Amino acid sequence: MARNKFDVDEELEEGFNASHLKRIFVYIKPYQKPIYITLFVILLANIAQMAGPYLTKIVIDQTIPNQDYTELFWIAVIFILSVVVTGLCMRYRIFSITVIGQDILKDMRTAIFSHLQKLPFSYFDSRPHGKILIRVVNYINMLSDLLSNGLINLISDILSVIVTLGFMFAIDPTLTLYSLALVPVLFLIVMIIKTAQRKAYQVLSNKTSNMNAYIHESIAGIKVTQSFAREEKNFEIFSDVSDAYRESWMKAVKIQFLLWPGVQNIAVMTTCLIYYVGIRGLGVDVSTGTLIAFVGYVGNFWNPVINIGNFYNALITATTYLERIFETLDVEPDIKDLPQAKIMQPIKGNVDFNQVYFRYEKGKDILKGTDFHVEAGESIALVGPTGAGKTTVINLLSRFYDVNDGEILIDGENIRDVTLHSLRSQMGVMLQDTFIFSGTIIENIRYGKLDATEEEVIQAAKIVRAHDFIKDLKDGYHTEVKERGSTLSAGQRQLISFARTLLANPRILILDEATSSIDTKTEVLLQEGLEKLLEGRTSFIIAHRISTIKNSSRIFYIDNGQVQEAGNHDELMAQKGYYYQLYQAQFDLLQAL
Ligand SMILES: Nc1ncnc2c1ncn2[C@@H]1O[C@H](COP(=O)(O)OP(=O)(O)OP(=O)(O)O)[C@@H](O)[C@H]1O
Repeated sequence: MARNKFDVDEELEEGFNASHLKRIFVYIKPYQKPIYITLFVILLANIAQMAGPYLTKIVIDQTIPNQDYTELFWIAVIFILSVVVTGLCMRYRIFSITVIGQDILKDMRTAIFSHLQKLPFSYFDSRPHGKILIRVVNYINMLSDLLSNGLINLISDILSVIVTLGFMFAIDPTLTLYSLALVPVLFLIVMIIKTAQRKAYQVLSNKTSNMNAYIHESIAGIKVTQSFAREEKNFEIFSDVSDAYRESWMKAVKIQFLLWPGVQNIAVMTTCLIYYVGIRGLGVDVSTGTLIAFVGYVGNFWNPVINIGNFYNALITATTYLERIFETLDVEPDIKDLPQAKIMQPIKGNVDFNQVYFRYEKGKDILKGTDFHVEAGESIALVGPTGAGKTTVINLLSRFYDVNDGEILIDGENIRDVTLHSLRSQMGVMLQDTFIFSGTIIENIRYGKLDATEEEVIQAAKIVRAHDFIKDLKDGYHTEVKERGSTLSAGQRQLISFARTLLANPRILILDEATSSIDTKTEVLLQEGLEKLLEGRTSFIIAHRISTIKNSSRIFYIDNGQVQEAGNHDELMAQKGYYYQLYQAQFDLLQAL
């Protein structure tokens, strides 16, 4: 997957096609019943509305010349009734359309959100998160009008056109044909601007996405920005991104608004044509009542036609958002259960990496035939230079990525052959960038084991020595923390996520720089608690501090995509190889301080 940046337009893998429209119906289908009821109400409103011009015609051509006051009274009553029915129906229609539209949008939003939860790390690596966010929030909202008013209005407008035409044909078929004379001109206008409009909206959606990505990145990196006093430069970048958005917006709107005056003019021209035909009598002999009724009907006819034109316009615009939404929904999670995947049995903890090759990007192998065997219950420390591939090893073990070649076995079972859930639910992974969610501390610790009791939470916190600082907080375990834990120190955040990892009672524990921000005194206490807990469990620990890993059963020195040295601390020290040099370097540094 090609990487994308905030100022690079995303290329569409597959453009819009008719099947996208069909797919919208998947979301509409569950709401068939309320839609049919609404349509029936709309039909009722149309018929009631259409009665107006027809009653006017009767009054002018028949009731007034005959001076029939009883008929006039009843026509007035029917007229008032038709207005009341129309009003009530319209009210129902607005309410019901809004509810149906919002329900459909909610379903789409939920579908895209739950799909995103299943996508692998590689999907999130490949684009700015702001560009993902915009699909779930903004693009779905952009469909709001189309799905709430647009779709039902379309059907209602089509019904309205049919009912109006029915009334018109019933009164005078020839005059009706004159009224339709300019419809082809409308189609022509719509067709001409269609392609330009679609392209303009595709550009607009890209520029919106770029701007969103930059805002998202800027907020996430605000502390770095301010500490480097880079606000001005960022402002310049934002101005450029924002200008590009503004330009694309102006262009798209200019094209879109070409349609409206065109349609308005055609409607006026049709009314003129009706008067002209009526006065000149071009092949038709129309009474004054018919002429007045027709002018009313022409209004009733062109309003929905204009709406249909606008719907088409909105549809073209919406397609640019739909193609992005469906593109996201169509991303196949490449890390997923095989059809014949088995349930991973309770893990004992034997781990094998057999000639594992892996790369994040083509042509740049990170692991080049990594090969090792770990016995159940061993604690393994991974050391090596920055960027050597230590995190990559544990990412592969948790199957966040799949190996390109070779295999990884746990208790002799290839991890590709078991279900992700049964595998990951038995592993406790604490990643380098600890993440704290907004909510209370207890909710954060319980994140991976929702049914854990308060006692279990406290027990886990005690083992990692987090209990002492948590109990001193204002509301103890029920203290609210902000997203990313900005009200906590880095060490406190690590202790909370440590407790979260332990609470899940994993069979294999993976700690990536889990104690890097914790003071050495707390770390020593934490190690004591951990040692008991780790008895009989396999663990992988990545740490740069030698004191953290010294007591591991074995230490793997990883470099150049392979395990270069393996053994316990004493063995490796005696070997006087890479690990020895690393130890000496840290020792010398400490001496120098
Ligand atoms: N998501 C990614 N996409 C592309 N390349 C990546 C990705 N993650 C890591 N890399 C690259 O893979 C290599 C190994 O990274 P890894 O994080 O495994 O190193 P590490 O040994 O854990 O380093 P450190 O000690 O700094 O944490 C690095 O060169 C890094 O640039």
